[in-house]
Amino acid sequence: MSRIEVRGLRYAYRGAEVLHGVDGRVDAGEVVALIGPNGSGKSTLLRCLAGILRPRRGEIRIAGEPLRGQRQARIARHLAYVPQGSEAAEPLTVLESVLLGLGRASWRYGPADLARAERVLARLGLGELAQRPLPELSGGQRQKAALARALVREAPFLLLDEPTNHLDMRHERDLIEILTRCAREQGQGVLVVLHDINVAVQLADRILLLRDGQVRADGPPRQVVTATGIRDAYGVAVRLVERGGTPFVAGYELARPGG
Ligand SMILES: Nc1ncnc2c1ncn2[C@@H]1O[C@H](COP(=O)(O)OP(=O)(O)OP(=O)(O)O)[C@@H](O)[C@H]1O
Repeated sequence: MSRIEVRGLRYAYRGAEVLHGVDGRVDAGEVVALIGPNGSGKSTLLRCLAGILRPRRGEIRIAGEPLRGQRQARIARHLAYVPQGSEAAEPLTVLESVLLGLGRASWRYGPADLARAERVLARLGLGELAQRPLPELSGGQRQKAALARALVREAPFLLLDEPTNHLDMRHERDLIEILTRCAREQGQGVLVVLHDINVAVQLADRILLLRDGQVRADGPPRQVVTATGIRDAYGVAVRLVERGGTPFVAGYELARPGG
């Protein structure tokens, strides 16, 4: 089966280790949410998987092949990576930016390329914005444009770092639906960094909880999202409610001044 597999991954920035032996996997056709407190190593893990950072130890395999030593162009055939803050506004139209996502060596695009880009834009509800320059878009629209640029590649795996950052509730819901379809209909494996646990439980087949550079939990949402698990990882006492077997965070306890 096509999957991304990680074993014993260690990564250090200038000698300071921030990933301390991470194990995990993402299978084709599943959505895995990567959650964890600020600074726990989520983005670092994604950058290692995307081949941008070279881990000091451990192994990453994509579809059985070790990632180490592979050229970026070859890695890009396996996966599309959308970094945090990648909605930065380049002087391109939305359509040009999406075409760029196809990774062609030149700016020559055929009718099939255009049709593919337009299909993705329509899927994301960006059709009307195709000719608009990126700098003129809102933060949320730019975020969706960055996603369109990744989706157009139709790579087997998608790595998305906080793609819901600027999205309002409707666009957040749309994103959940789009990524679910990527997994169910296109068979893509999706690894998505999220801060909102309620988005994670609605979207993910599995949740990987990282804390201090180590995997603290890996399993279906109902197994990972427990009051104890969240308190241990985030140091916050949460109230959970259950709907249809899925746990949702209903709020957290606040320290009351003088209370
Ligand atoms: N370029 C860098 N140089 C040095 N240290 C870094 C660098 N990038 C990240 N770090 C450190 O590595 C650790 C993990 O950071 P990382 O960005 O992977 O965490 P994260 O879980 O994605 O955080 P957040 O939720 O805040 O985005 C942090 O302690 C961070 O300060």
